[in-house]
Amino acid sequence: MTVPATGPRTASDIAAGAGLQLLEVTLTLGDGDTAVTALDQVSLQVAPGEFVAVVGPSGSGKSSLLAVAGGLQRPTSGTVDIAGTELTTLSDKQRTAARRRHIGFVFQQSNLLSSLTVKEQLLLPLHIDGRLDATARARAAELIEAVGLSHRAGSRPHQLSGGERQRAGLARALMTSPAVLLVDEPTSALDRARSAEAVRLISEQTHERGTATVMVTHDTAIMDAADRVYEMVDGRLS
Ligand SMILES: Nc1ncnc2c1ncn2[C@@H]1O[C@H](COP(=O)(O)OP(=O)(O)OP(=O)(O)O)[C@@H](O)[C@H]1O
Repeated sequence: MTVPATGPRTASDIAAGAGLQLLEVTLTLGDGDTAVTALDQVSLQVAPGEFVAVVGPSGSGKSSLLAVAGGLQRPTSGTVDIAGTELTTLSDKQRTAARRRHIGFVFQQSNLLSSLTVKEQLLLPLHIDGRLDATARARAAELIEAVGLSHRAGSRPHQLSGGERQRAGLARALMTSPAVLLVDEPTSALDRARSAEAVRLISEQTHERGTATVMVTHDTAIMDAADRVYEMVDGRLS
């Protein structure tokens, strides 16, 4: 497989604090009697090229962890550092810009737009930004090939299997060469063999492209593919 235009991240990126760092992050949701500590003093460091899995039951705080790590939600306390940028010090507008630049999300339901082909899904953000050039088209083709969907590049989501939709979602998330890749339960819509395949692909792409990847799941069977595995219970990571 070819190395992408941006290449894997280097030792100097790592020294510069690339990757993802959460330090003593607490997130309280709701207030008064109904307040819930969704994240309780969570610290987590993920280096470029490292694949971390977080396993926990429903309601343990996994989605909250991704929301905070991805700059979608501001923590109540603690810090979130992405590729050397401290998200909690940014304005909402700056945080959105940092998110678009540095973070790739792979959602549980692949969140593909029904009217667009696989290739168009990847190109849309660049089209909106007015940056749709030959380099972008070549990168989209390379990523579609990397996830094994070249023969489906012109297909729309309803023409794809669940596994193919997941792979299209992964390729789309990698389009911006994100420093951090956040993956929510990639296996829920898939059978065992396809789950293992989806996770293997995420692991492979993490190592090849140097993303700092966090995958949350309740499926303990897929943990073997991860470089490190944490357990989340009641908002605490161990
Ligand atoms: N907006 C909210 N207000 C109050 N409590 C909330 C809110 N959103 C989530 N919670 C609570 O925060 C805790 C963590 O929820 P979270 O969605 O992060 O868990 P999860 O591990 O992702 O669960 P699942 O696997 O079911 O998606 C749960 O107790 C949940 O009920």
